[in-house]
Order: sequence, then structure tokens, then C-alpha cells
Amino acid sequence: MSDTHARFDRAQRHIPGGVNSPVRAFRGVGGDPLFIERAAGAYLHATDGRRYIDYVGSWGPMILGHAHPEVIAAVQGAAANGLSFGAPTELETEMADRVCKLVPSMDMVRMVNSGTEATMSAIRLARGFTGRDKIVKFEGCYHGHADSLLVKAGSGALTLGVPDSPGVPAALAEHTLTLPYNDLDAVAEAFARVGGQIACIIVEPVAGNMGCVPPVPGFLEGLRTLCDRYGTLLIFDEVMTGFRVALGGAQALYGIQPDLTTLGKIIGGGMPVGAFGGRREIMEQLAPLGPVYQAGTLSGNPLAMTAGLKTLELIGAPGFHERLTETTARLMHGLEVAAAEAGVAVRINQVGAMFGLFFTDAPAVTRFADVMACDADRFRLFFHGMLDEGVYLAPSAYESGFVSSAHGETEIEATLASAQRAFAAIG
Ligand SMILES: Cc1ncc(COP(=O)(O)O)c(C=O)c1O
Ligand SMILES: N[C@H](C=O)CCC(=O)O
Repeated sequence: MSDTHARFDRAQRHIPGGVNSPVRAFRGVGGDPLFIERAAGAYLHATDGRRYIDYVGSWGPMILGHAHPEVIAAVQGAAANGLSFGAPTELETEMADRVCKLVPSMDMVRMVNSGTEATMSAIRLARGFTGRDKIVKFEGCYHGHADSLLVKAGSGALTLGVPDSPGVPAALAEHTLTLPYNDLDAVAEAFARVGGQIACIIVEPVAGNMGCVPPVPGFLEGLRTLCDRYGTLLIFDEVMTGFRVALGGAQALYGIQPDLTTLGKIIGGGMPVGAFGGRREIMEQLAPLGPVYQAGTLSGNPLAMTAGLKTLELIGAPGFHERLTETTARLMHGLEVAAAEAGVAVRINQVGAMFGLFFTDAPAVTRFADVMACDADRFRLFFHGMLDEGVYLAPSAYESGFVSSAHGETEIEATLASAQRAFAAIG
């Protein structure tokens, strides 16, 4: 029994599946998950004694790479002052000011502890504000694991084949209309039937939980128009895209203003954080100003605010996102060339420093159905080929990859050399 297998065996004794979040368990690719000892820059250091070039980045937050010295120093400084106060701090004011400046559609913001809390609270707020129950989400999009949103969900739910989780009351799920992503006609048709009952549309403006699937031109614009016509709120779930695809998120990149935005991942710099915010008149419905209740013992935690603020400061440097996008484009181009040389059909989607690799010969991957038609077996073989080479991709065909500012020439070159061999092995 390998050392990693023994560790995973032990983990499974008292942790369901040995993991604290399902997709980590490698069920989508088979084998044992790596156990991580530490991470620095672009590398994960595992208990097997090897280091891996990391394209998961803790599922998105580590845009500066792991253990960035300035972030670590800031958190260490904050920790010395106490871990949690349960009372206001100026760090929270600073964070709110910073976020509202970077994301102009947000007049006000409330900090929470995860992306799930952010989306769950935003949905409640949208329902409270509009007095309507129905919500619209898109197939293959994942918005965390709140009941209303675990309907035809992506990410780990899709990987494990449980997009409609047992335990979600049918009476609640029936208020969630799930429509095909990038299909504006389907949305218009649903609104023609029940538009007056729909509180909100929640959408990943770049879908990142069925691989990376960008919006087709006109899709987000069309959602905005329909929402305006029917008095429905448009929620951009930017937990993944926020501060990643551009400093101002996908809404800045595509020039669309949602009514509410949910954030997570990068805003916490690697600490457990989420946030939701938007137009003032909507946010003023939240307790204690308004009747829609939402709260959190650890919300606005000083360590999390410190890590997030330092991260936002560093990624706000001129040219940061442009450089990251260029690095990612170079990597994507290299992967395309390596796959073509090996005779392996792949399609790659990239938005900023976020990417999806699809094993298909379809001309484009724009719909959930395109994603489901991809060769998941080939992905599995490629994943393990890359892992053997020392490159860590997300252990599921339905997750996005992420590049950080710590990925330099050396890492990109090494990744491409590995990819050449891994593609050749499955070609
Ligand atoms: C787009 C999106 N929304 C919401 C979530 C939920 O965030 P969390 O895992 O922090 O609860 C995630 C990731 O898990 C996500 O990718
Ligand atoms: N795709 C998910 C978030 O973006 C992956 C995180 C998880 O489920 O552990």
C-alpha cells in the first residue's frame, strides 16, 4: 500500500469519502488524492515527496500563487491582534469601500464566509425584494450547495452524478427553473410563460463549473434585457470570475451591470470568505436596515479581510490581469499545438486566467450538451499522465483550470513539455 493510499484510507475512517469537499476525492479520475504538506508560488508540495505545478489554485483563490510573502506577512500581523471579535472593525469598512470601487454595480456589500453563503443570501434577498419565489439558474452552473441551487448543478455534483441532490425538498426545487446556458431563446420562452413570478436569474457570467464555457455574444445582454422587462433581478455569480477574468470581474469584461453580485475565492486571498452586494435599494432590505434576515458569527473576520485586502491591492497593480491573460494564452496555445501534434482532438476555452480543456472534435464548446459529449475517459488518462509528470490539474473533466501570477516561463515550459508526452501517450 502506498503512503498516499494509507493516508487516504485513514482519512476515510472519520471523514465521509476522506474529504471535506467531494470533488477532491478523485472520484472523477480514479486513484488517491494527493495529500498536501505545503504550497509556495506555483507549486504544491505533497506528502509523496514530490512537487506539482498547480493549476487548481485552491479552486481559484490563489491568483497570486501560494503563500505569497506579502499576504502571509499581513495575515501574521493581523493574527497577532486577535482572531475574531464579533464586532465591527475598520478592515470591514476598508474591504467594502474597496469592493464597491472595483465593482461599480455594487453600492453596498455584505461579507459572509463562503461562496455558498453569498449565493444563498443573494437569492433570499432577491425573493424578499421582489416578493416572488421562482428563480432561474442554468444547467451545469454551480452556485454552491444551498438547497434552491442544487438543481442540475455543475462541479462536484455533476462529477459525482448527483446534480439534483437528494435532501432538497421537491417543494423547494420546483421553484428553481433550470435552463440551458447560452440559450437565450429558452430563457425568453420561460419568461413569456412565468416571467412575472421570477425573482431572479442567477448566472455564472463565465460558466466555470462545467469546464470553462464563456457566454456567447448577446447572452448576458439578453438576460439583462429580459430582467428589466419583467422586473426580475439579475444576479451575476462572480465567486469564480470576480477579480480573475478582469479586476472588475466578468461584468467589467463584458460591460453588463447586474443588480446583485456574489463574490468569493479571490476576495478572501485563500481564507474562507464570500460576499454579496449590489444596488443600494436592494441591499437596504437586509437586516438590520430591512426585513430580509442574514447574519454570521465569523463574517468579516479580520484575518480573512486582511488576506483579501492585501490580495486585492496586489492584483490591482497596472497590467496585472493583462500579463496573467497573456501567460494563460501562451499556455493554451502550447497545449493546442501539443494536442494537434499527438493527433488528439481538444477544444480549449479561455477567459482571462481561467481555462477549460475539452476532449472533443466539436468545433466549439458553448453548451452544457457540448460538455457532456466530451470524452471523459480521455480526460482521465490525460489527467493521470500530467500528474505523473508533476502537473496538477483539477481532478474532474467538469472544472476550470486557473493560472496564477506565480506561473512563469519555467512553469509554462515545463507544463508544455509534460503535455507533449501526456498527449502522445493517449494519441
Ligand atoms: C460560481 C461559484 N459559485 C459559488 C460557489 C460556492 O462557493 P464555496 O465553495 O466557497 O461555497 C462556487 C465554488 O464552489 C462557484 O464556483
Ligand atoms: N468547482 C468548485 C468551486 O468552484 C470546486 C470547489 C469544491 O467543490 O470543493
